[in-house]
Amino acid sequence: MASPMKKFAASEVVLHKQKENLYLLIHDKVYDVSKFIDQHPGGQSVQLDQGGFDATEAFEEVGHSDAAIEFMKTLQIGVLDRQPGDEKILVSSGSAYKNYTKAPSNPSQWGSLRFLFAFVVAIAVFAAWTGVQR
Ligand code: HEM
Repeated sequence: MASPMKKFAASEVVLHKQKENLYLLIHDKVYDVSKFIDQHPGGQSVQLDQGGFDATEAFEEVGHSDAAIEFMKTLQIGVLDRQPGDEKILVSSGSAYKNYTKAPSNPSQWGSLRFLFAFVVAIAVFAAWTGVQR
């Protein structure tokens, strides 16, 4: 049987919010991501933003793959020993990760780029056409 996981007080978890000493709290499980943060496909800042907070909502909203969820088991170092009033310590960190844009595959970005491209082509065609008329 697996050995019981270490129990962390919320007040201890929130102390680990520096890049080289970063704990993430997701679904009341504690993950040490200090060695992983440089390789995180979503970047460092979104994880750093969650240091000292409950990262559950952010993690879920981004929508991680089964592979990511399987991998994160290897980073778990313990569980949160929840006590009344912990919510006050682990207040939500806001929504910096919501500004994350998936570079070229973001459809809304391509939408506006396509519009710009069509606009430039239209001007070029118009300029060529008025040139032919002279
Ligand atoms: C132990 C915790 C975490 C692990 C192991 C992890 C792992 C991963 C992996 C493997 C990916 C690649 C895509 C996938 O397979 O889903 C990813 C993408 C991403 N992650 Fe995390 N992640 C963690 C926590 C977080 C947290 C707390 C945030 C905060 C919002 C976050 C934000 C993102 C973002 C924005 C992406 C990029 C999504 C995309 O471009 O499709 N991750 N993460």
